[in-house]
Amino acid sequence: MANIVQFENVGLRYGTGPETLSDVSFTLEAGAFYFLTGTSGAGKTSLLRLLYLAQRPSRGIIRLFGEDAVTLPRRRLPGFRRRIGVVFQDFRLVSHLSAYDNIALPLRIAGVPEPDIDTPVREMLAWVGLSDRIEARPPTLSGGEQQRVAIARAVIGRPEILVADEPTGNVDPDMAERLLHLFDSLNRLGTTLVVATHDLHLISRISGAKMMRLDKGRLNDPTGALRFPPRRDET
Ligand SMILES: Nc1ncnc2c1ncn2[C@@H]1O[C@H](COP(=O)(O)OP(=O)(O)OP(=O)(O)O)[C@@H](O)[C@H]1O
Repeated sequence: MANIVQFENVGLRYGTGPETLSDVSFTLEAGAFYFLTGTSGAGKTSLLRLLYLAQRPSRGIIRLFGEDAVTLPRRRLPGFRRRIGVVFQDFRLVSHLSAYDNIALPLRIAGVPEPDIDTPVREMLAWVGLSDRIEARPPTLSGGEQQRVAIARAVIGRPEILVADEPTGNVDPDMAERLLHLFDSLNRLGTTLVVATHDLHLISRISGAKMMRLDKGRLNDPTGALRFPPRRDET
């Protein structure tokens, strides 16, 4: 399968401080499932922000979908970002909008006509098990329910890559299992998954997933295995 993401000697420095990420090089294969681990402050969120184009690197090469993402003209950013769904660590739901309207938001922003929005939003709500909470606003939802709205919002535009930052950080083990099941089912449909987590149990539950470990801003990849991850059916 083709490489969907390529980082080459990427460095990231905030302001005049030391480098947060140094010489980060890896490739991600389309359709694979990756976990990103590392201690707190190792740079996981920073790496994900580079990946979903919220941040430009200080140096190095980033190629996304076969194109140079670092020099991408500003006008092309929205089109690229639509191909990447993001589940943020803190959900970032719009608190005055219902679950339904939060999930519909990406389609509305993309200019999808209103009659074409209802069916996919209801399908998403059913998929994440929230059909009975359509009108609920985020502050009235539990952490796990908010997380599921955030996942539905991230995937409703059928992104090629789904990035999730500590998606199980605020939920109990049963909910973590359920969220993982959603990610796994998406991956089986062909979406490339990149999930940052501290949860080693979670990692062990996805057979064939690849692990990337950050240590003080450097990617620990002594075997080079990340460059050639086996396909799911080879593991
Ligand atoms: N916007 C910023 N400005 C300055 N420094 C930052 C910024 N964002 C992150 N950092 C610093 O970069 C380092 C890595 O942070 P990052 O959030 O990427 O780590 P992390 O591995 O995701 O941590 P955690 O597991 O605690 O979420 C930290 O030292 C952090 O203080």
